[in-house]
Amino acid sequence: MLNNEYLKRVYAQVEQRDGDQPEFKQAVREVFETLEPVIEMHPEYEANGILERFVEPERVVKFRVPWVDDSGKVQVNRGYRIQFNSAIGPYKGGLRFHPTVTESVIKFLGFEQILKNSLTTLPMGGGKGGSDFDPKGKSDAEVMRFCQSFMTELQRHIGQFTDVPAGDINVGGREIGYLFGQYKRIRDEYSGVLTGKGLEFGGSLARTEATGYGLCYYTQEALRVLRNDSFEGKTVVISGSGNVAIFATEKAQELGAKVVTASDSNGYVYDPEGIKLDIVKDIKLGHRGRIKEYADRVPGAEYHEGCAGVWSVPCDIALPCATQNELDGEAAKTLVANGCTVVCEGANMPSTPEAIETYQANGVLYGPAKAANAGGVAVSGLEMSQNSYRLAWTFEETDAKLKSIMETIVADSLAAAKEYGVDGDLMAGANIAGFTKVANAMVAQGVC
Ligand SMILES: NC(=O)C1=CN([C@@H]2O[C@H](COP(=O)(O)OP(=O)(O)OC[C@H]3O[C@@H](n4cnc5c(N)ncnc54)[C@H](O)[C@@H]3O)[C@@H](O)[C@H]2O)C=CC1
Ligand SMILES: O=C(O)CCC(=O)C(=O)O
Repeated sequence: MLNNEYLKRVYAQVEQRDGDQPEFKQAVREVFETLEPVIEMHPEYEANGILERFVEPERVVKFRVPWVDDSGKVQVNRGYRIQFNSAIGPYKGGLRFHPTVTESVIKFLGFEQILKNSLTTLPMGGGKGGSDFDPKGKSDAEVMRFCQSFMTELQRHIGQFTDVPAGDINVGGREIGYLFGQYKRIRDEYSGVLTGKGLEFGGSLARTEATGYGLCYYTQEALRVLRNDSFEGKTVVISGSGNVAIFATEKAQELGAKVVTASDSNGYVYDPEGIKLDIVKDIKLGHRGRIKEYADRVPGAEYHEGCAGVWSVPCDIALPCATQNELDGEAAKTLVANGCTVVCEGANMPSTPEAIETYQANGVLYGPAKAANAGGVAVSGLEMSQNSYRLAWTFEETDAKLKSIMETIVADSLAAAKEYGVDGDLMAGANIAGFTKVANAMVAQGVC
C-alpha cells in the first residue's frame, strides 16, 4: 500500500507513462512500498525531485540487430541498452538474450540494478541491456555473427568509464568473448569494457561462481544473524540449471545442505539422494542439453514436465535461480505448507507480489534478489578494479572479498531496517540502504 502523497504521485506518473510495462511497474511498486519512512524523514528528496528522476532512465537505447543465419537468410532482432542511473558510478549491468526480452523487462532489470549495485558498496551505477534473440538451437557461428552485429551498434554507447555490460540469461563466456572481440576490433582499444571475460583476456577468477556462491554466503549470514542457524543438514530446492543455479547448488552442498532439484524452462528433476552436480554441469555446460537427461542418467531421479512444479517439492530452504515471476502466490503457499522457512532469490524478481505477501504473513526469512544475488555484479566490480590495476587476484582473494561484501549487505540491510523502524525486514532494509546512497548522491550532484 502506498500512503505517502509524494510516493503515490510519482507512482501514478509511472502508471500513466509506462502503463504498458508490467514488469517495470511491479519492480517500482515493490520498492516504493518500502520507502515511506525514508521519504518522510528526508523532505530534501521531494524538494530535489529524486523519485521522479529515479524512475526515469537517463537514456534508453533501442536498435536494430541484423545478422545472417547459416542458411544465408537475413534475420533481424531488437537490441536494448538502458542506462538508468549514473549517480554513484558508470552504468553497470548484464545483457540478456531471450525471446521474452522487451523494454519493460530490461527496464525492470536496470531499475533493480541501481539499488543492487549501490548495496555492493562499490562505485557502480545501474544499467541493463539485451535482445529478443534466442540462442537456443543456433550454431556457434550464428551466435558469433549476432554478437558482432549487436556490438557494432552497442560500442557507440559503452566504455570502461561510461557503461560496462556483462552477462545475464543466455549470455555467458562464449557470448562475452565474441562481444569483446568485436569491441576491440572496432574501437582499437583494450580495456575493461565488459566483465565476465575469459581468464586469458582480463576476466576475474570467481566471477563465474560469484552469483551462486554469493547467494549462499548471503543466505548463510542471514540465517546466522536472524536465526542462529545455517545450511548444515537442510533440504534445499533450487530452480534453474544455468550459471546461478549451478554454483548455488555447489556452494549449498559445500555448506552441508542437500539440494534435491534442478529445472529448466521445460520441467524439473527431483533427486531424493541429492543432485549430482557433475552430471548437471555436463548436461548444461558440456553440451547445452535439457535437464530431462538427468533423470535418464541417474537411477532414482524423477523428471516432471512443467517448471513451476519444482515448488511442490518439500524443503527447508528455497532458492529461485531461473527467471522473473517464476514463483507465484500459490507456489509460495505450497512451499510454506511443506515446511519451507527460508526463500532467498538468485534470479531477479522471481517472486510475484502475492508470493512476497505469503512469505511475510508466515514469517519466512526472505532475502530479496537485489541483495541476495548481488555477488555477481560485486565480482564484476572487482574485475573492473583488477583491469584498472592491470593485475589479477587469486581465486581465494576474490572469493574472500565476495563473502565479505555479501555479509556487509546483510548487515547494512538490517541496520537500515532498524533505523527506519522495520527491524528485521531484509527486503525493506535492502531497498532503503540501496536507495538512500543513490538519492544522497543525486541531491549532491544537483538536477541532472
Ligand atoms: N549471471 C549472473 O551473474 C546473474 C544472474 N542473475 C539472474 O539469475 C537468473 C538466472 O540467470 P543465469 O543463471 O545467469 O542464466 P543462464 O542463462 O545461465 O540460466 C538460466 C536458467 O534458467 C532456466 N530458465 C529460463 N526460463 C525458465 C523458466 N521459465 N522456468 C524455469 N527455468 C527457466 C534456463 O533453462 C536456465 O537453466 C536470471 O534471473 C538472471 O537475471 C542475477 C544476478 C547475476
Ligand atoms: O555483472 C554484472 O555486471 C551484472 C550482473 C547482472 O546482470 C545482475 O546482477 O543482474
